[in-house]
Amino acid sequence: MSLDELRRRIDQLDENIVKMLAERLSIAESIGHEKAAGSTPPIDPGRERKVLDHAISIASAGGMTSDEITEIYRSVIKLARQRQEVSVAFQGEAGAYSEAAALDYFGSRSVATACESLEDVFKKVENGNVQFGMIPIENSVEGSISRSYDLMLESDLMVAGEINLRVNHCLIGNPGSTLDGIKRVYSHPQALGQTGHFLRQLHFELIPTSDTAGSVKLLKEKGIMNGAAVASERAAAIYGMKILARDIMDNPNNFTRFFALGGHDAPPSGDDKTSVVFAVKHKPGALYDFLRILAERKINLTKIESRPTRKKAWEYNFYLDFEGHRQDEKILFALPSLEEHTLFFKILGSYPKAKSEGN
Ligand SMILES: O=C(O)C(=O)C[C@]1(C(=O)O)C=C[C@@H](O)C=C1
Repeated sequence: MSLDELRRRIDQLDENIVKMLAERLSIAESIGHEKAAGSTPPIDPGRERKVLDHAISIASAGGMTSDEITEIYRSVIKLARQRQEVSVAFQGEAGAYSEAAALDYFGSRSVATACESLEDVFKKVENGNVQFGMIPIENSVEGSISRSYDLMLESDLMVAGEINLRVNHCLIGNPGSTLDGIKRVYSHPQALGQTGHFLRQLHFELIPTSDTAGSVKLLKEKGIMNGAAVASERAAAIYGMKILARDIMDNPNNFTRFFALGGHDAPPSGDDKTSVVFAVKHKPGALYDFLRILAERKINLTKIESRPTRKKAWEYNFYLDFEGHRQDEKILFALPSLEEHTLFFKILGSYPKAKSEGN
């Protein structure tokens, strides 16, 4: 076949592919309406796994690799998710990193509601005002967000998903301001911490606030010309502000991990994690005994974190993430023995592992 003929063939195929993709997306939209009517969670990782496996099995017969079809289907499913409207609450103002995480995870069609505090995010989901809450859990440079952990302990909400987001901080000021004229910098303490080197070099006075994008909004509303905020490029665009410096993080590999919280956790997807919180008896080897069960059963621990119980001084709760779903046989059989070694034990949820270290 000549080049022209081959290209004509591609054009014909594309016509069919596009028509079929459009039809597939519109079916996903109808499924979204059905789910909303029945209060079913929009994202179904188990079904997504089956869809992908099905596509892989057909593709290999047609001479396509599993990697090739997986790349295409990840995009198709992501777009299908975006056709299904989800309501999600986040802490901060429009332009916050949590909002970006929510839109990335649930799709740009989802309705993201800004909340003043993390407590409000929990309340909105608990009261049924929104389907999900997107909360930051830990940052790869500054560590855990302790308030999120403390709130999860008290709440009945469950972890239904996780997403890692690359954090690219900018220094943002009012239009007309210059870097030389900046005296004070406003932002969330985590963001000030992640850009400490840059900020100290320029001898700015640091003003901690409750969120990054809210600081940009404050500068705008008050017309502050000698102040700047550490926030995302998106926050600068939303409020029509000027970027004075880009990529000001101490460590360019700056990621934040977020949890999507809902009324229940996610069904098994085949590649999951489980988060639990527990306390052990005050006796030698108590934590070791607990961890030994995981080691013996070859359950891979991905994170451990301790927080004061705040009931008694120097007593701690442990937060643990491990690979596997609580319904997977290996985990299901380990749970009673794990629980036996604790004073209290709570499953925060099982959810599909984030697809990447950060987007
Ligand atoms: O089957 C569904 O429940 C759908 O919503 C469709 C679909 C898909 O595109 O295949 C999209 C999102 C869900 O997470 C699972 C699958």
